[in-house]
Amino acid sequence: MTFGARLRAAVADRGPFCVGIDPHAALLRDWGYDDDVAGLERFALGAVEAVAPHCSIVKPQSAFYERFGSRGVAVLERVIAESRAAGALVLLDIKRGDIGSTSQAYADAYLDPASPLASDAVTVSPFLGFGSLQPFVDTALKFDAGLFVLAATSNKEGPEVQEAVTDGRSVSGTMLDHLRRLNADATPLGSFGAVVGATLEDDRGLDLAFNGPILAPGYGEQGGTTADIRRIFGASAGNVLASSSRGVLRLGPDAAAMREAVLRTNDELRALQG
Ligand SMILES: O=C(O)c1cc(=O)[nH]c(=O)n1[C@@H]1O[C@H](COP(=O)(O)O)[C@@H](O)[C@H]1O
Repeated sequence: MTFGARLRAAVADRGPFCVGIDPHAALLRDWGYDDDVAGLERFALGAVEAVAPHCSIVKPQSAFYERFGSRGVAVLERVIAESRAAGALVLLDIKRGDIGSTSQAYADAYLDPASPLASDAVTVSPFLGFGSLQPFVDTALKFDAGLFVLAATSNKEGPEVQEAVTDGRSVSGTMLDHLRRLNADATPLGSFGAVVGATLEDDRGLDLAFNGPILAPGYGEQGGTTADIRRIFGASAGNVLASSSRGVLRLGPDAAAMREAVLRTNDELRALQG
C-alpha cells in the first residue's frame, strides 16, 4: 500500500493532527529531567506513549536526537519503532537535500526498510533543485514511502528564497508543480507532499490542488490555528496535516493532558475534512 493510501486511511481513522516529538532542552527541564541521554529517552518515549496511540502520524525532528550523538540516534530509532507499534505513521523530520549521489545515501538511511531509522516518510529540502531529490523519489516509490518537500515554510525568512520568481513562477509554485506531476495518477492520494506553514498570511496564490498531502507546521506554538488552516488552504484543507510540537509537549509529562489535547485537536481539525 502506498504512503498516500496509508496516510488517507490513518487520517480517516484518527484525524489529521501531526504531533512533533521534539525534545527541546528547555522542555526536558520543564518535565523535571536532566538534559542528557537518560532525560532524552524518558521524555521522547513518554511523549510517544502518550500521543502515538491517538495520532495518525507523528513527526520526530532528528536534530533534537542527533545533538546527543549515537546514543541520541539510538533513542530516535526507538521513537520510530514505538510510534509504529502504537499504530502511528512516522514522518521523520530531517530536511535533507544534497547532490543526487548523496541524496541516495540519505534515502537509503531513512526510507529503506533495512535501515534502523527507516520511516514512513521524510521531509526534504529542494533548494539544490528539485531534480537533486530524484533518488529520494525513486526510493520512496520502491518502498511505498512518502516525501514532504519544503515549499512555503512557516518561518518569516522563507520568502526571500521561496517567493523568488523564475520564468514567471515562484520557487514555491515550481515545487508544487513537480509534486503535481509525481502525484498525477495516484489514488486516493499521492505520496509526495508539500510543507506549507500554518502561519502564512494567505495562500500566496499557490495552486494547492496537487493531489498530495500538505504538512502545515507552525500550528500552535508559532501561532497557527484551525481558522488559519481553513483560511490558507481553503478547498485543499482536507489534505492538510496540521503539525504542532511544543504546543502539545508543553502539557507533559502529564500524559492525560497530552492525550486530551491530541483528541480535542483531531476533533477540531476533522471538521475541515469535508
Ligand atoms: O518541516 C517541518 O516540519 C517544519 C517546516 C516549517 O516550515 N516550519 C517548522 O516549524 N517545521 C518544523 O515543525 C516543528 C515546529 O515545532 P513547534 O513550533 O514547536 O510546533 C519543528 O520540528 C520544525 O523544525
